[in-house]
Amino acid sequence: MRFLKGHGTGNDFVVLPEGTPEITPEFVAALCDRRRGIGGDGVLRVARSSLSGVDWFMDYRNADGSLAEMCGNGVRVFARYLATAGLAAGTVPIETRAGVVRAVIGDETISVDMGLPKVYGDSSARVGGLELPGVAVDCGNPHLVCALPASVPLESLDLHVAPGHDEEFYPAGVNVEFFVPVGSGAAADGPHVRMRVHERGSGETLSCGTGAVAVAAVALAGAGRDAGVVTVDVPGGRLTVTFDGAECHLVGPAVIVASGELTAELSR
Ligand SMILES: N[C@H](CCC[C@H](N)C(=O)O)C(=O)O
Repeated sequence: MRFLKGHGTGNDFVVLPEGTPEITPEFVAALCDRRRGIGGDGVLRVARSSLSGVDWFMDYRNADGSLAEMCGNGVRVFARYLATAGLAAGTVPIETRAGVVRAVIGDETISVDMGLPKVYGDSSARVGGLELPGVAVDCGNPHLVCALPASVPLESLDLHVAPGHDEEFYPAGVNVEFFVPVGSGAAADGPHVRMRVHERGSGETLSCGTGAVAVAAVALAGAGRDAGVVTVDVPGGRLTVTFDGAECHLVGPAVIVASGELTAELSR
């Protein structure tokens, strides 16, 4: 079975090209295992969409094999694969479990209209004995965004363990982001922030696209704005999230770094 490997700001994925049959959670977990498998934060299976006017469906799975509705870095890597395989160019609609998004494929970066994130309540995360207040944000998948107080350095958080969260409020689990301002936190066209993330189903990752959108929405509201450009620095690089009132676009790099063949050992 053929596979490719790609990443967007260090959020890495195993790509299974079109024609790959349905996959099981166990197979996904074996693929994502960083010692026994290929290694990845998730798997992107390229499937055909049944929607009119849409050719492709992104079958995204977290590293533990669980399903997630949307993956912002993943959909850029998915679009980059389509472009390198000669299956798409320019703007391509992609069906996801959270709806259809449009990716605009550039040489260096890819821009995706993510739909407007929805803030839907308050909750909190527990990390290393701290209870940190956060904001619930729906990006097609669930997020909890915590603005860290100045007394808690971003690097001090131990994210090897999943932050505690309100399991009644988040019955399907949650991606938890922690962010701080960069410098004054305000650039001319909008906030500049730095974040870390613990992802549902994958653990701490170097980047999370939907997480960056969720953090950007909270940072923009905190700046008293409903439109602007939010610069989000993640451990794996830099993402930009633009809001124009009606739309939200996630912009960032996406590269395919390798391709190969799985042996029978892993394809079991
Ligand atoms: N890394 C992905 C997020 C995956 C979200 C997944 N962990 C979930 O369960 O929702 C991104 O770039 O948006």
